[in-house]
Amino acid sequence: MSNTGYITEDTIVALATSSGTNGAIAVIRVSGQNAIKITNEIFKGKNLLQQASHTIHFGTIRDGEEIIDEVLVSLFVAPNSYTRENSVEISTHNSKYIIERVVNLLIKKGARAARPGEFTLRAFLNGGMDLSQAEAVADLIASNSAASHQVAMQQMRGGFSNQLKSLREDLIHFASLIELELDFSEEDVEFANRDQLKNLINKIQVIVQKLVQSFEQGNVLKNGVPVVIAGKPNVGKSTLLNAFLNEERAIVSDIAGTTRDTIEDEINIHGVTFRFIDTAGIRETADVIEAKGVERTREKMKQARLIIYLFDPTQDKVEEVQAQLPEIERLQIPFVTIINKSDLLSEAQKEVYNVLNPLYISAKEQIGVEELKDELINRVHLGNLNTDDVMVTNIRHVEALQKTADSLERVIYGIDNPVTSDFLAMDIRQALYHLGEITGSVSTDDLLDNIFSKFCIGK
Ligand SMILES: Nc1nc2c(c(=O)[nH]1)N(C=O)[C@@H](CNc1ccc(C(=O)N[C@@H](CCC(=O)O)C(=O)O)cc1)CN2
Ligand SMILES: Nc1nc2c(ncn2[C@@H]2O[C@H](COP(=O)(O)OP(=O)(O)OP(=O)(O)O)[C@@H](O)[C@H]2O)c(=O)[nH]1
Repeated sequence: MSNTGYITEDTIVALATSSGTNGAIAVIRVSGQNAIKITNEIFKGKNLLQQASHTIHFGTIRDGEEIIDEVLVSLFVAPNSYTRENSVEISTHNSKYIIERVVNLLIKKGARAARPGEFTLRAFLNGGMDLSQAEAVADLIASNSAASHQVAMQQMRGGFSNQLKSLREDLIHFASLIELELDFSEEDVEFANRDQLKNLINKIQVIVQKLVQSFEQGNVLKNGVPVVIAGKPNVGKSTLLNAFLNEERAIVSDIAGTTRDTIEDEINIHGVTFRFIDTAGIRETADVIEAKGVERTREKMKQARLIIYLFDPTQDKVEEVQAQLPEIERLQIPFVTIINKSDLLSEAQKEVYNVLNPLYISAKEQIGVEELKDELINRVHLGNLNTDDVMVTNIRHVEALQKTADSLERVIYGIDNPVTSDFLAMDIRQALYHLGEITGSVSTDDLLDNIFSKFCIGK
């Protein structure tokens, strides 16, 4: 429960901008007690130790007499910085050589290389933000659609934390009243009004449940809607995927430190990311009716929130399509029935398939693809995103919320049954503990390591 593993007296340095070759300017970030002092030792210009916070200064970085670069230095004096520590940003010309020289100079003068996420970790440890806000910073960097951007921004701005904070405060109030009763246990007094406590807990339960329920949608918004394109060999699955991808390739970031491990094919439809689950396994055993392939296919498909099921009318007559439907229905995942290769059908031939109520498309000729996209959006029931709605997007947070709910349930049970105050107090403390896990008022080094090691260096 301590953060003793972290030495925050160190002054840390890292390149904050992308290390690629593009871009004219690079920003080197320095943070810690001695950030300004150390920078001042290699900077020739105004004396940085005498300048006000949030000022910018022109000068040169020197190694002895040698000029390494002409730079701009931005000053942030503690506690008025991102990390809440003294911070400096040195804007150099974007040359690998210059960056290396400047960083090495700073290290020679006493700074050390920052670990991934260490600047944001410090912002958290120094009270600049809570843990869920710090996690949102990583989500924001990884965001690649209007929806994922919006939920991350909302969480970074503290919407989620604010709700929890006031809940915790109310609960703490009751916990202390009940603990007070323990001191007077001889006298059989009740400082904590049980009806009021029950009311409060019911109120909290409603909010906690709403947050838990928001995860399904929040997760989809953050990570994209998992979709499988399925169907027999040669129905046109790859062609359809390409038709999607060619048009609206999602902005896919593979910046190290984003929370995502693998990048899959993604498309952005009306601001929502659809993530196509790799169906390589399904392709091999494409016929879901085929007994051998069914289990594997099912496993793979279970990850999907939506299945786009393609039929090829030149392969399958309407009866054959109908015969396949029960197997898909058995998966209990919403699916869209698609008759592909409609360019090969006459109007009369099409009509035969109307009983299936399908969407007719031609992946190859890009006919009906827009309508399919609209259908996908309708099917995932995202509704209109409300910026004010707090949304949980993090599995760690849902788990903590569920544990909170369990503890609160025990408190209610304790009020309604002859349970002594000390047990009641314990369950309330337990609920407080789990709420605290989310905001980081309760945290372990392992948890922090786990969260921040996924960030990029320089963040
Ligand atoms: N150059 C640069 N750009 C950046 C950051 C940064 O640290 N440096 N950020 C982060 O990585 C983000 C912005 N976040 C920041 C948050 C607070 C403060 C800051 O100086 N806060 C002071 C002063 C506030 C004020 O003047 O109103 C404070 O809160 O006291 C700076 C950046 C995105 N862009
Ligand atoms: N006429 C026509 N041909 C199409 C259409 N869509 C796909 N095809 C053709 O159908 C063949 C198979 O398409 P693919 O996209 O490779 O089919 P698939 O389902 O991915 O096939 P597998 O990877 O073997 O499972 C190709 O020759 C495509 O050009 C379409 O809408 N109209």
